[in-house]
Amino acid sequence: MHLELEGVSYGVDGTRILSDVSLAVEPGEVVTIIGPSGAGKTTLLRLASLFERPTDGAVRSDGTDPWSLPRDERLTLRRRIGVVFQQASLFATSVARNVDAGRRIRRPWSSRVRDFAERLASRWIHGSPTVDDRTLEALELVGLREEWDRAASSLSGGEAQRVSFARALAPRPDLLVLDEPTSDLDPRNTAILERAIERARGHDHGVLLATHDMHQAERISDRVAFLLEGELIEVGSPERVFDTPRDERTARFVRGDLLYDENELLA
Ligand SMILES: Nc1ncnc2c1ncn2[C@@H]1O[C@H](COP(=O)(O)OP(=O)(O)OP(=O)(O)O)[C@@H](O)[C@H]1O
Repeated sequence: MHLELEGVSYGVDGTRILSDVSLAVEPGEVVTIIGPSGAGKTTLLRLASLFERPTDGAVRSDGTDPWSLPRDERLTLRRRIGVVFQQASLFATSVARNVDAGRRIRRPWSSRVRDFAERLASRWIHGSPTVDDRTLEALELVGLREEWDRAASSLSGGEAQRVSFARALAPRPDLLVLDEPTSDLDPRNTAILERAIERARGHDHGVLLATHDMHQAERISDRVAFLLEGELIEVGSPERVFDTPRDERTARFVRGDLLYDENELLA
């Protein structure tokens, strides 16, 4: 899927959160949004994953404006996007059922009913729950294959975050949208998720993510976009943006200088 934001602005109750943002994500490309807290990163991701409609400008998915389509066609497009937002919200069931949920939602009702019947039958025959290969494969990618039968409520914060990631990966979406996917993870688990992102990219999925971790942005991105107060200040390769930023505000952000003092930044 080729996703493009074209001159997108977004406001709530008269307050502008994003102004004239243009950004594209190609298949097989990792684009990372960096910027101080409150810059509008999550809002941008919500627009890219078709949860919010731009106030101005357009979002295009393979050239089509999803907001010009009937609701079910837009939902079909949205299902091609795997989303992980900051708070991992898992259902009170097993790890595997949580990962399955990401795939079930993308299938018609008839197939979901058949699935349910098969699961019941299998439980009756084998006397224990079963799990399918696609679910195990997604769990393997986040290093939780062995935990498939555990109750999601017993997971640590970091494990829950990895299960959310597996849930987004399991349907093999065309585009992954990730909001600080490794914020609760230790270095080892961060590496596991970064490898999974790398694999998704290798399968020609586009990845759009927001992170506060500059080293991560440097490691995994094809392009980095610096967002400040709802405006995209510059976009380029990580080397370009981090080593030779074109805008003084980017340079100051990258150096870690007084990022949160708006007057200082805008002076
Ligand atoms: N629904 C809303 N109503 C009013 N203001 C909102 C709404 N959503 C976001 N905002 C405001 O818009 C600004 C951008 O928020 P957003 O969550 O997109 O920033 P962010 O860059 O993701 O921040 P962080 O890095 O802290 O997660 C903030 O000032 C926020 O308070």
